[in-house]
Amino acid sequence: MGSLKAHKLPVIEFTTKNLKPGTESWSKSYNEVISALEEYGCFVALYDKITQEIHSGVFQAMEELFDLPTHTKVQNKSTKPLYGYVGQIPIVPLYESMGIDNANTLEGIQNFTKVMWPNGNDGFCGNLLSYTKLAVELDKIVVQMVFEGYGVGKYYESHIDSANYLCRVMKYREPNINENKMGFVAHTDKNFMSTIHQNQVDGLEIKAKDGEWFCVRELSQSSIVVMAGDALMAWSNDRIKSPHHRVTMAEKGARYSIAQFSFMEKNMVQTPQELIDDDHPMRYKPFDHLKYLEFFSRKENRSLESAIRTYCGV
Ligand SMILES: O=C(O)CCC(=O)C(=O)O
Ligand SMILES: [Fe+2]
Repeated sequence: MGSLKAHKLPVIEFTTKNLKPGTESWSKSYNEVISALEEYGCFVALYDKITQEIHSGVFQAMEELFDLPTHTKVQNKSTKPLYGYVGQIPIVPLYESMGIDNANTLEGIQNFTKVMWPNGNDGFCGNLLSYTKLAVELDKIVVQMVFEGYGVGKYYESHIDSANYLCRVMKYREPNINENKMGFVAHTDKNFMSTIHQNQVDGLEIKAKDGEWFCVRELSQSSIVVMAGDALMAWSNDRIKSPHHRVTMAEKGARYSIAQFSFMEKNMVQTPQELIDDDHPMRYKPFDHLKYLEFFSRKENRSLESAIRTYCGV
């Protein structure tokens, strides 16, 4: 009987030791990052700056937030497509989430907090911000490694200058007996890169290249799953594929997770010339990232096999 490969996401350490651009350990890390992204579209980063205190603080803040009445939570709205409250949806009854634009800045968090707690909530702001700032920091390090690893580091600054971060805080309640365990449907992320951090309840599942689904386990309090979105897939000219993933609630207790998604809001997303050659002909036209999100947000485009290929594939 043929045995299936047991999949496990690569774990890559990000500590003060290996984070100096130009050093040998930096280039060793970017090679690991690129091979993990090319193999799975994601990996587990062990980021030692996420301490036990930061980890507990962020999930304590999220419990307080989700305990607010629904009529308050639905006030989380945005002019940008898919940036606001999501919940009470019959096909994903376990799932509820809110979007916080610019959550890695005090102003972004305060704008959101004012809507949820008109008299303010400094504890919530502080707890969330200590996590979101670090996750964005990690996102930028990984993006720099990807750019340098592909030999196009010269585009990194303008890329980062164009980036905006949407944070989504999520709660998946435990299913009742006999209720379906599906927490969130299979999808690819529409942004450039995502960072995902969870409480102690596992549930994130990834589809490997061979079609097998596997659950991401053994995450520590300093673990962040770093995942490629459709925009990175297009930018890399399909070297990196945005992985299909979903959430299944097979464990006891509620799962809380916090994700940050980077969107290129100033410049068009464009594959560097250096990544286009005879072996890798151009596969995607340059595109406006928020317009792509708007395209995906329309009902008729929600179930496309690959929204990004339909939108700007060559
Ligand atoms: O909760 C998670 O771990 C994943 C959430 C997710 O895939 C998303 O929000 O795009
Ligand atoms: Fe996702």
